[in-house]
Amino acid sequence: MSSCVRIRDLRFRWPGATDLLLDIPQLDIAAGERVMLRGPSGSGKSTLLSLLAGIYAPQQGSIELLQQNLASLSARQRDKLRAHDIGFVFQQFNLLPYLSALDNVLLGSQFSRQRRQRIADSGETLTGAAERLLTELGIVAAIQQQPAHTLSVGQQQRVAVARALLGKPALIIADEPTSALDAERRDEFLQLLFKECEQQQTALLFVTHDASLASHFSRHLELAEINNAHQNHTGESSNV
Ligand SMILES: Nc1ncnc2c1ncn2[C@@H]1O[C@H](COP(=O)(O)OP(=O)(O)OP(=O)(O)O)[C@@H](O)[C@H]1O
Repeated sequence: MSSCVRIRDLRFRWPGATDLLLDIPQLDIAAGERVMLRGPSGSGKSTLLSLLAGIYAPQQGSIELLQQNLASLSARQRDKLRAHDIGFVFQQFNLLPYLSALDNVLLGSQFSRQRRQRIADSGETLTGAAERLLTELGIVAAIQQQPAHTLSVGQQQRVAVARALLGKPALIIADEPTSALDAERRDEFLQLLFKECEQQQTALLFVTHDASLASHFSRHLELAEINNAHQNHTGESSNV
């Protein structure tokens, strides 16, 4: 199976910090794989995601996304790769409150010609693809037209997922997107997210504090187990 993410000998410290935050000899995510990454608060999960997205650069080591070494790309090329091939779903869904749910999803493809091209290649229109994703995620037509700020948290979360998925990026990075949901709605949401990722062969890197989610994933990583950097917090291991 082809590689989506390949990290080798990554070392990162924040400017001014004395200690390394991350020292990761190896991390691979294959195309279409579903990986959960867990670690305590402050252990460096969000930092790792920012490195993967090419927002920061490690002091040592290599990060490849779709066989492209981020360090060998210009800032502009990294921005493009991110826009084309990574969809983000954050804890705060970053929807524009007065735009409709549908327009929020369409925004996801505005900055990427490749995403628009992939939709065209699959024989759909941009709006048609956005409407289909929203419908599959349980956002019916009437709600698709409502401004995002009038939607429930669970609905906003699904809109954020549709926006991330539109145009078939290779990787979805999800950072604690289920923290506001109760267990039942969380499981239902995960099943929808998995189904959509599987349909379009999108890999998923899902960051959470919640060890009980591990059984849903094809692979479960503890940051402390892949990170050799000395950590001050306890980094208690998973109890699953
Ligand atoms: N922009 C920054 N500049 C300097 N230090 C930072 C910056 N962002 C994060 N850090 C530090 O890096 C460490 C890891 O932070 P990070 O946000 O990656 O952890 P996390 O595992 O995602 O935590 P949480 O689960 O609480 O979101 C923390 O000690 C934090 O203070």
